[in-house]
Amino acid sequence: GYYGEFGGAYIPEMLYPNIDELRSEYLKIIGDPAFRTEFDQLLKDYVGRPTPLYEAKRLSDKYGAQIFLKREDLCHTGAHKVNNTIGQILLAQRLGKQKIIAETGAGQHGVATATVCALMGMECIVYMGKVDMERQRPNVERMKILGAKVVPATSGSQTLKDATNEAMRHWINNPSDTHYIIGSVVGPHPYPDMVARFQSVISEEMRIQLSEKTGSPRPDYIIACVGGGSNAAGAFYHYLDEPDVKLVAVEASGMGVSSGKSAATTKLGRSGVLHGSKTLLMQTEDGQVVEPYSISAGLDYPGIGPMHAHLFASGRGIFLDVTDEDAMQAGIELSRLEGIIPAIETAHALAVFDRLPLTSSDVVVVNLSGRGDKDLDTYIKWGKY
Ligand SMILES: CC/C=C(/N=C/c1c(COP(=O)(O)O)cnc(C)c1O)C(=O)O
Repeated sequence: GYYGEFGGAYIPEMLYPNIDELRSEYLKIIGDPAFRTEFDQLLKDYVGRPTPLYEAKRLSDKYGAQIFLKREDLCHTGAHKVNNTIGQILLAQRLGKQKIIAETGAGQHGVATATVCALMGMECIVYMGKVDMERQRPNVERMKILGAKVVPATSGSQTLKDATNEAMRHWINNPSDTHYIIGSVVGPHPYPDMVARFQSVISEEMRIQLSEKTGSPRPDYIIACVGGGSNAAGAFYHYLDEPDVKLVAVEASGMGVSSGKSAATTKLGRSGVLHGSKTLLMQTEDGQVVEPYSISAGLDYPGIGPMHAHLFASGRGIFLDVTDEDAMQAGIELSRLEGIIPAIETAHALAVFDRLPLTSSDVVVVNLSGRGDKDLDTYIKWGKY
């Protein structure tokens, strides 16, 4: 379970039985034809896949390239997160688990988890930082309407990292009947690989759609925002070994990389262990986690998935970072040019076109990870529109 020097499973001994069971079972379960049939059927009939690959003509005209948007915002629940929660709830059933826990920051993963728990009639507890509960209020209420219990995480910065800590603590105390649905390509092996595999349906569809629309399955650039990195992992997955396809990962620099209020992990972080995985994380001299900051809850995370730490360290990925201000401007620009209000996380990926050497023949795919409904309060507070 390694990506170069990154990955692995650095976990408390009490979690070992659960992680060991997952590690030894997950590939068998995911590879079982009956699992595949049920997974594909739910993605089609319940999530609404395949999601469109939409050619954004006015955005393309503005930036002088052929820009396509992979519409994960049109998945049921409004973001890519449900691709992963469908996979993990089917897996949890096959492991005989009755209860589900999850962490959430933007609330999209929390809603996606509450959704599949309602679908399957399973108990659902979601841990969410108190700060995030305020800035993603609509998703808190959606989780409750869907029947989940939302537990405020009040430790640390009361954001995603703290929700993850508290969900892990719950799991340690309830190992046998509970499955922890981690919402990104983070955590101990096999989670980063498992989540990437579930999200890889994104690039599986992209290959087919690009062939139909451009005559080639390969774009010149794929751009995706990165919090833990699951939407990027899904968009990059079937192109990792195609060096002609440039993989652009966009992190949140918040108030600026050197402002002290940032979440640009590949710039500010260094190697360490976070949430059970060896990766890059923002830490003090003595290895304590540095509080991150981003206007977007889903990117407000001091770490990054080990896959992306490796893409960064190996030079395979192009890692850019975008401030709050530039992200918000890009969100408004997409709304005005294409009539799509994106999630603020997604808006970060839409703010880098003029930082790439694009030519008119370049084919660019932006992974539109989520819709902006959950962020209306933040757009309103920001107000520059
Ligand atoms: C799992 C914690 C992250 C959450 N969301 C992250 C997120 C992200 C960043 O997460 P990754 O794709 O895993 O990097 C991008 N786009 C949208 C719409 C998001 O909601 C959440 O709780 O909903």
